[in-house]
Amino acid sequence: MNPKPSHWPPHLQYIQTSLYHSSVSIDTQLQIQGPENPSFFSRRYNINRRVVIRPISSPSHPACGQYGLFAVKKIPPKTHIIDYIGEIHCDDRPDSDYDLSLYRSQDGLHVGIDSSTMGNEARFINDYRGVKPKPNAVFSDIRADSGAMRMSIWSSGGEIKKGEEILVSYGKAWWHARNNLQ
Ligand SMILES: C[S@@+](CC[C@H](N)C(=O)[O-])C[C@H]1O[C@@H](n2cnc3c(N)ncnc32)[C@H](O)[C@@H]1O
Repeated sequence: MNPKPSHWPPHLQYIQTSLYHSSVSIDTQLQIQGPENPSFFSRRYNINRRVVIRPISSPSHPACGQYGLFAVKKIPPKTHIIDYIGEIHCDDRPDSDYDLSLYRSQDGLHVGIDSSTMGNEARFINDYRGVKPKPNAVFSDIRADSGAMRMSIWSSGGEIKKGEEILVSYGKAWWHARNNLQ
């Protein structure tokens, strides 16, 4: 069995590559993989040595009692930290707090990456609101050199210090949707 990152919760599946849900057609899979990469599944990620999952116990942290992702060592500005992987799907996941949009086609097809039940360390990245004045990392949806679509997380313009929590902005729309569900 593959080793899991420390503090990985036992009820979640730790995966090293994104998996396709049955709602993703073969045509869409090819669009996501890119024309020259028939082996999307072969891109495997090892445990990420730049970051560590830690339980959050500070009562002033809005995600106290949950987990967060922290830098193990200094991360320079504008540096790739980790790719966000999970279940790639085309069905609606309105109740998932772990669902990112990967791709939207002109004819309305929506492809997401959901890590609510399976994923890697990136699923533990919290939003900066209530923690720090601004995020120190950003999401970036790019096509890798292989042609495959990826959702990556990069450090922003400043260095992330050893021990600092990695924090992104989920965006106003994410918080708006979540607050409207409550
Ligand atoms: C993608 S998960 C982040 C990882 C999560 N803390 C965990 O342990 O699984 C998103 C969830 O984390 C929590 N969260 C993240 N950032 C937050 C913030 N700034 N304020 C309050 N809750 C936050 C919310 O419960 C949200 O639904």
